Amino acid sequence: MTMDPPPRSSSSLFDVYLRLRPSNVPNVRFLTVEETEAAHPTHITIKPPTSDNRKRAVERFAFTRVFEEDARQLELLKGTGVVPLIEGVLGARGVGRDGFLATLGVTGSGKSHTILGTKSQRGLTQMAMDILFQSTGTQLVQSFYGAPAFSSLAAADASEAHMFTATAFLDSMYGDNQSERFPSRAQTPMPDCSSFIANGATRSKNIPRPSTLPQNPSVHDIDIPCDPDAEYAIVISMYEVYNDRIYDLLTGNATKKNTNTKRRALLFKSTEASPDRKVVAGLTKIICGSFEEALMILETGLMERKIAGTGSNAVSSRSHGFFCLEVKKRDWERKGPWSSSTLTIVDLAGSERARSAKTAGATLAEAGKINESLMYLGQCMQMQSDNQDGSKNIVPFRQCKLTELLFSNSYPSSNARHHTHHNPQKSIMIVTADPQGDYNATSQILRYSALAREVTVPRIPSVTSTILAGTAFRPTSASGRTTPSAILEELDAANAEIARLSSEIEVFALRLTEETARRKAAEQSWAHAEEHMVDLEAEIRDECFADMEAAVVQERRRWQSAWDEEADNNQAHLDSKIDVVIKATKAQMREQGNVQAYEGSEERVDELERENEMLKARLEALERVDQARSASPIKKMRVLKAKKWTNPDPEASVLRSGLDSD
Ligand SMILES: Nc1ncnc2c1ncn2[C@@H]1O[C@H](COP(=O)(O)OP(=O)(O)OP(=O)(O)O)[C@@H](O)[C@H]1O
Repeated sequence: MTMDPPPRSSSSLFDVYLRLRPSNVPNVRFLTVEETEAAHPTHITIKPPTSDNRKRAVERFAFTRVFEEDARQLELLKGTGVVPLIEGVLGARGVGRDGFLATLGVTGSGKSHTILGTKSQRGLTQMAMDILFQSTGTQLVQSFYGAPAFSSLAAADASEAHMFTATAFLDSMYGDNQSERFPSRAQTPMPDCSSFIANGATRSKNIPRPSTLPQNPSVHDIDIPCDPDAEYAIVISMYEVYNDRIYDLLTGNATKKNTNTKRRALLFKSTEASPDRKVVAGLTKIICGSFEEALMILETGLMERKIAGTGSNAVSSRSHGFFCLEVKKRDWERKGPWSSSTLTIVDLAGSERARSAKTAGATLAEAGKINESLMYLGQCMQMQSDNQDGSKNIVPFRQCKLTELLFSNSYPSSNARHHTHHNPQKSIMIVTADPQGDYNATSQILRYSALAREVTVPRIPSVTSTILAGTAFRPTSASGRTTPSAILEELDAANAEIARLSSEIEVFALRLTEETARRKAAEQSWAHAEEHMVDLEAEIRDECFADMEAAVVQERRRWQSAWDEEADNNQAHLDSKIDVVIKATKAQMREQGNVQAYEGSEERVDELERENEMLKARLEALERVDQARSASPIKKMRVLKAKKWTNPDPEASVLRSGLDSD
């Protein structure tokens, strides 16, 4: 039986390694590493640890390499291709290439141990950082604020990042010139670090001290060549995917007393400066000038990462942690544009079965989201490994943030117009497993992560031969009829057939179980997609409503201004008509010659006012006369009587007397 790990095809994204962890529970071991003539083992078999004899299917898996329980951290660094990954990022010969390193496994299987190490042992992250700083050495730019490279680095960043130097960031977070504690280049403070400033009471308590962090294993013997004509800058950023949202891990929350402040989720998107590649936009990025600075930044970010205890593992990672070591490079002399390659190291949250993890409430919801994202990751990886035989299945990586972050930049951008050259990313996945842990959870992870898989059922020894082996009975042939030996042969053949069929049934049963699990996963993802669609629909409705409202307001404004304009036009039209009428009337009057035409309206106004004044004066005079007459009733009576007597037409008489008094 041969089942070699398939060579890494161009469509394959990952080299997949398996690391076994030493067990501290004396359970039955269900996993066996196959012995090999080659330098390193590559195959394992797993067998269900059950007393039920009907379940005998053995699954065999192939990996790029298997590391057994006694493998040390340094062996893992050197044996998994992390060093070539760093070499690619440094780009000694031209353009660098992005590198990706992740750990995957059941909760408690040793992912964080591998990636981040322990109190006494460094993990792959610290070792990779040490190698990066050691290799760039004197070619590293100065990292203080105001250093010549700072503004060009900040300007060249395509991810709308908030960029700071490690000295300024650490001093504002922890105070007391923390950066002076270790070799650094300058302590020029940066003006705008106020958002990181911690509450004084908590400052010194949380200070990570590089000297207390593990120094082993040492990587001083690993020397990676750099581009001799380049100057380098190392920029660190950290984020986590928690409940399918991306959160910055360098916001300064690690030292703030009140850590309940609502965190702002970041977007994974194309930006103006990066139209062909999606980036996590708006991250805090720190330019580090030394390994010690980088260690302090890493510890600060880790403090921020959400950790919650669960039944499965006392300090279980409840989020997928991303640590990005960005290596920026430009021509030393010409100081041309910066190019950038990133080594992304991911500590995936552990898959677990909620029942066994004794989780509850929010933690149970977290576990649901973690399992869901890992299920999608499994689907993508499976599709990826199915594609190795040349099929062109579409990898469904847009189902959740985790797979989007891991896969979307591995495929050519659909935005061909802006496509710029990027070397394909090189990726390493380290699967961790406890050979005496949870069989079901481990086998599930191995099934979708292994490079190749085979299922066999060991043959049952023939029942009759077993029985007959212990007897002295020998069949004889006396008559021409069926002899006992012929019957026994037939029986043997029948038993062999039964054994073959039951093996097949078992393999089919296993496949059925897997297919059922896949169907359930697909149904779950369908339901999730439906929910997502409902949310999307609501969002689109809201957006449409807002757009509609804005359009109505705009239309109303437009209508109002049209209305006003129309009214103005009408008024102007009316005015011009009146002018025409006035002019026509004046002309007519001039022709008739009986009315004096006034050319200027002011003259006319003056004349009317004068006439008005004159009439007013006449009216006042009449009133005075009237008052004087009414003041003497006797005189009035006499006048009236006289008038009555002398003039039979009293009205004409009153009028004449009024005019006479004028
Ligand atoms: N190879 C190993 N050698 C010795 N101890 C190990 C090894 N792998 C893991 N351990 C120990 O097992 C415990 C759990 O490991 P770790 O926290 O790395 O698990 P994990 O897979 O990251 O879990 P989770 O997903 O819940 O975060 C730790 O105490 C760790 O030190």
